[in-house]
Amino acid sequence: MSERTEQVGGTERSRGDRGQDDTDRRREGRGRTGQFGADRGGRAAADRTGARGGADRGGRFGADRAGARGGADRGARGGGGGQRDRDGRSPRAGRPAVDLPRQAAYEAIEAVHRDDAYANLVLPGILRDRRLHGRDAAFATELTYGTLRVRGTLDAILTAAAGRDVARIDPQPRDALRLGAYQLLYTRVPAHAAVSSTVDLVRSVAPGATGFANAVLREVAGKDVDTWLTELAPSAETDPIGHAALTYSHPQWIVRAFSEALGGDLGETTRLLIEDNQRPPVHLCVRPGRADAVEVADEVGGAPGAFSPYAVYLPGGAPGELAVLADGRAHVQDEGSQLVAAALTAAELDGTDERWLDLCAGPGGKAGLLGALAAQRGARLTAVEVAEHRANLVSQAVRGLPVTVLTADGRTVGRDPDLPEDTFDRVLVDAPCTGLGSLRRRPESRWRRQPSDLPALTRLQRELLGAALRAVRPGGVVAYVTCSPHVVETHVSVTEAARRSGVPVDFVDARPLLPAGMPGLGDGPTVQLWPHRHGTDAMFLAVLRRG
Ligand SMILES: C[S@@+](CC[C@H](N)C(=O)[O-])C[C@H]1O[C@@H](n2cnc3c(N)ncnc32)[C@H](O)[C@@H]1O
Repeated sequence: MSERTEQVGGTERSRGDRGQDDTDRRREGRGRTGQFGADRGGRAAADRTGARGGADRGGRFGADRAGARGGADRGARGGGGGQRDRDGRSPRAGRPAVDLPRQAAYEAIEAVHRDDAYANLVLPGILRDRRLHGRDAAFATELTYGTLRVRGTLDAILTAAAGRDVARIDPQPRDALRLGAYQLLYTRVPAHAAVSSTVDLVRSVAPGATGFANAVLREVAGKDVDTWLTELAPSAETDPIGHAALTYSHPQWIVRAFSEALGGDLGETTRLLIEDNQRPPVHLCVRPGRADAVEVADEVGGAPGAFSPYAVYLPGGAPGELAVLADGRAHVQDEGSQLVAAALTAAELDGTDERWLDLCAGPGGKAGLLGALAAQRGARLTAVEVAEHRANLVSQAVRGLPVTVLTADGRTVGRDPDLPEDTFDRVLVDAPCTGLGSLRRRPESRWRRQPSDLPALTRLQRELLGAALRAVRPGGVVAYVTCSPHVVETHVSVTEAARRSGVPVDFVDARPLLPAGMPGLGDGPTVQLWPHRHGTDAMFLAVLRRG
């Protein structure tokens, strides 16, 4: 039975999905306590690790003892007040000080690993709580994102340096070690500062592990990252996937999937992996009918996008409190997402062009653009989202636009009176997927996703596309979109869903639906965008016309 929507206090809400909401709330850091250094359940376990670690390491490296003493000295000398500067401070006795940016980064990394939080959602709250701005906020962000992105490589190096599998180190010292190793290997932070600040951090979260941490970090600092990789990475000749995976810090199954989607071209796969490790620029989508991208680019000191007529590239990393966002002239959205949403509206139609449907709308980025285009063309969009709190985000995103938001399961087409069959002129299925196409933006996701996620996701993708093919009228068009280039989620899902639908459909060549002159779009009829080719997320687009 379909999950019908009901009006609660003027907001559309649905029954069900409370469990998912709770999980999402945790991941987004809502309700996060944000305590740092306060007693947590892990303290005793971390102490045990520290004792074990200290004993393991103490006898093996001469430097360990000096390092451990150094840490203890700092602790004993500390009597000064409050926080000190980033790289040289002495803590108050019995309560080691850790500089705020590193503290914030540690807290975010810990939340990601302990609570399954999303770094991009949890970090802003931590920065706010700690009143970090400007360079300190940028440093905390770089440490958080960088450490999470290259976690696989850091773990391999830490395993070698510690002489034990990193999985056997307790979570708190392990995250602190990752943060310290990242600074040592991937930043220009001086080694002594990276080591001492990390030891201070470990003393704060797992006091018994300071000697162990000190010893491991000194071992890590003994070689640069290239030397470590030469020692640890499999040979590029005999195991190119394993080599690329360790060198560019991606799980092997993802490297394999990218390579397959790129036709087995390992050179291009490598360029993609390198791009995935960069911090992407923030893109704005300037809403058609409300403002012009060139004018907004001037206003925000950015640049108009290379491809989407609505895109503006922001300078710097964060949109902050831009007027253009606050007053609804634009929203934050990757240029690739803009292109695939706009492509749906560019396909030619015979007959009516009034009823548009977005079957997977939350949090509302594409619905915002489609709603603005619908307003210009006298059409109306129905935006469907199954998760209640994401449907509320859609409602906020489409305020003032001709959009009806339904909290419902998109698969209920034909059973839900608001989602009739054979009706809509244009339908978007922006399907739930692994998100492998936006690893740049979600630094932790490459380590969280598993191949075992694929069967449930692809089943859902096929069911949603099947529902879209029932919802569209004969002659109407359906755009199937994923933010993943994995062929199982793209070509296989589309062809399977089309085959099983029982509805006559033809592929429309999607390339002419994108701006003229866009390079690297392949042979059609589907389109795969790429970070390293187009500077966008790796969005996949297939357009189907119902016969
Ligand atoms: C890739 S996201 C969509 C992103 C969105 N189009 C945008 O541009 O902001 C997929 C969305 O589909 C929703 N979803 C998952 N299963 C669904 C279902 N059966 N019916 C409707 N929405 C569903 C998810 O909650 C998620 O919000």
